[in-house]
Amino acid sequence: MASLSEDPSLETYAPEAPVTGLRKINTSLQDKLPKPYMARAMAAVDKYHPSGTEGKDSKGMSVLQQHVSFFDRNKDGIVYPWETFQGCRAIGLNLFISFAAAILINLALSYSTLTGWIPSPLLPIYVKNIHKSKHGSDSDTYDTEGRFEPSKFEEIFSKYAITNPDALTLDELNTMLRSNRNLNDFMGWIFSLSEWQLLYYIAKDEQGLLHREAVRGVYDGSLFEQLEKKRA
Ligand code: HEM
Ligand SMILES: [Ca+2]
Repeated sequence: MASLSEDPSLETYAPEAPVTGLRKINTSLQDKLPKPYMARAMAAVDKYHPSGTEGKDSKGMSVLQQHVSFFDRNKDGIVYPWETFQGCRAIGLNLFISFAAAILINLALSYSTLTGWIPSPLLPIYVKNIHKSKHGSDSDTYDTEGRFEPSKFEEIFSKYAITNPDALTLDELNTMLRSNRNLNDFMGWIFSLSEWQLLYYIAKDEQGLLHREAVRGVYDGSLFEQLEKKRA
């Protein structure tokens, strides 16, 4: 492993921790993207899109809120299970998967987004509080407040996209999921697995590759909008 610089404090590889050599960090992201360490509140930026998705109106929402807002079909700030279902249908998922996704997602996420402590049988997900639904064992690309962390997004590819620098094979995706697991975080493992498998299912290309652009697009929800347009 070549040394990054004469200064060992800038090294990203520790010989005694071989995993740091296997899973690489992009050490020059700042050459292509200003302030890559700074989480962006409203734009899913990367080195190819330093201003985020062209033409996308954030409507003042965080990147995580934009991800979820696609499913708020009537834009009243609440995602009910039937809206999750309609959103899933709109991006081309079949009846069975859409039904299962609607029940499971709203069951899993509703409660933590409510303002009070009484659960609602209608399983509403409040877009305003969606950051409270964050779980562990994820990529950390959304920060705790629902912003988008460009350096974390970049790590998905610098660490795991070995065969093609801007896409993940199914094997590489599974390696990432295994690697992201936090200790004993069984719920987080299941959530992450479901999110990424679903993404792979809707966005892989003919060769089975999950492209960087599809992944970036899922974060700000623009992928969902594209899939809906393509079907219409
Ligand atoms: C086809 C539909 C969907 C797909 C493919 C999908 C995919 C994803 C992916 C890939 C992530 C990023 C996880 C990571 O960074 O490791 C994510 C995060 C998240 N999604 Fe979705 N999602 C979908 C629908 C929804 C819906 C309907 C909601 C709620 C209404 C939702 C709420 C969230 C939340 C709260 C997070 C943040 C979780 C975290 O990273 O801790 N998603 N989703
Ligand atoms: Ca709604």
